[in-house]
Amino acid sequence: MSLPDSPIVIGLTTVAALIVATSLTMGFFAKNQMPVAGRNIIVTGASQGMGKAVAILLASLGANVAIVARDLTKLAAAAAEIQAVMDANASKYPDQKLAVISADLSEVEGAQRAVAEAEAQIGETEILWCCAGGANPGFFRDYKPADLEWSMKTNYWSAVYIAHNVIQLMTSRPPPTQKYPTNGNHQRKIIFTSSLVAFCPLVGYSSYSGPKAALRALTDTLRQECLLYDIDVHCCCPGSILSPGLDNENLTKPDMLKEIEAEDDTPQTPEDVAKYCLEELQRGQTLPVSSFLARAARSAMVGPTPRVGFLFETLLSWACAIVYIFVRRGHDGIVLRERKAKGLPWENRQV
Ligand SMILES: NC(=O)C1=CN([C@@H]2O[C@H](COP(=O)(O)OP(=O)(O)OC[C@H]3O[C@@H](n4cnc5c(N)ncnc54)[C@H](OP(=O)(O)O)[C@@H]3O)[C@@H](O)[C@H]2O)C=CC1
Ligand SMILES: CCCCCCCCCCCCCCCC(=O)[C@@H](N)CO
Repeated sequence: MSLPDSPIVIGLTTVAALIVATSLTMGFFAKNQMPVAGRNIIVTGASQGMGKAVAILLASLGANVAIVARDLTKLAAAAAEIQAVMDANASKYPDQKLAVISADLSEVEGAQRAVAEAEAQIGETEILWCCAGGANPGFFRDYKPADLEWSMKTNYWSAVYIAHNVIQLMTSRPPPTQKYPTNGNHQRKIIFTSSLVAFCPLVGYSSYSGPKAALRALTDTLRQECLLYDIDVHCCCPGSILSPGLDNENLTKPDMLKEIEAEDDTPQTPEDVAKYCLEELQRGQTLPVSSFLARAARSAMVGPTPRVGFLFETLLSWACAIVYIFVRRGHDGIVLRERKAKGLPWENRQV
């Protein structure tokens, strides 16, 4: 019996290959794909919430950071916190730089000026992490066109204009040297911030789910195109974040949406979201999440997007296909209960 024909050898080889493939995709042997010490990083929406937590985390790890938002007072307060972290680091990272930039990123000019000012102060951009965004929950029929436009500008254009500018600049410069020899490639990154909403329908987020899903779709396309330039593209998709933005949106949030969101009994601090998203980025995850719920929702929606941990993510997606039958019934039930209680709009003359 020749070797390749032996069922035992074939069996053992298959098992060994599966273990190696799983280990590789689980990231057991993977290098850190996002070292940040000494890197120049622009963080948008960094005056509060997740963006501020991201900027503080990156500063604590030795990055040069440019923070961007509109309101100068909030920016100054965030800058003081980040500077304190950099001062505490001074012996380890003596040359750390911080730039503070006020710009409206939903305008092309604001986005371009923000990048120019950031680069003048901290150097050529190596990583752009877009966190600026926000939700104005409500009902589609009740929004004014301007409300829908606000969400598109705040969530989509505020990320797309600046990413476009940064990619044009990155690709007009010589390819990066291997400044970080342990890291192989992965020198430059664009990171968007979407939401669990991009994976799962949630009544009340009709103005928000579109732009957030658009960012996620853009990430898939841009990730592929940016293979040309050796730039990595990612999109973070966290669940609820205990931020000033969440407090604010809760003021106008429909009760039905509050009820559904209460199922996520683990809303996270901005610090935890920043930490877990960075860990996923370091493993090379294209759509980083920060909680198990968001991970489950991602697994069910991921399609052709590359995933680290192929085996587990795929098994999880099968489980979710079943779980979703009940989750969707539950959520639709909450909406139908409201309809039963209030009647159709023309019956109670709401229009
Ligand atoms: N909070 C949550 O439950 C969740 C949030 N997300 C997403 O995560 C990101 C962070 O959320 P969160 O921590 O709640 O953020 P916050 O709403 O608390 O803060 C938003 C930040 O973005 C800035 N920003 C908003 N619009 C612009 C603009 N046009 N130009 C420049 N800066 C702008 C704000 O500053 P200023 O207003 O001064 O410009 C602020 O710094 C957002 O993209 C959000 O959609 C995802 C999942 C859940
Ligand atoms: C099998 C998978 C089941 C999934 C069930 C989902 C249950 C609901 C959880 C809702 C979490 C809210 C997400 C982000 C909200 C957001 O982005 C805004 N707050 C932005 O500010």
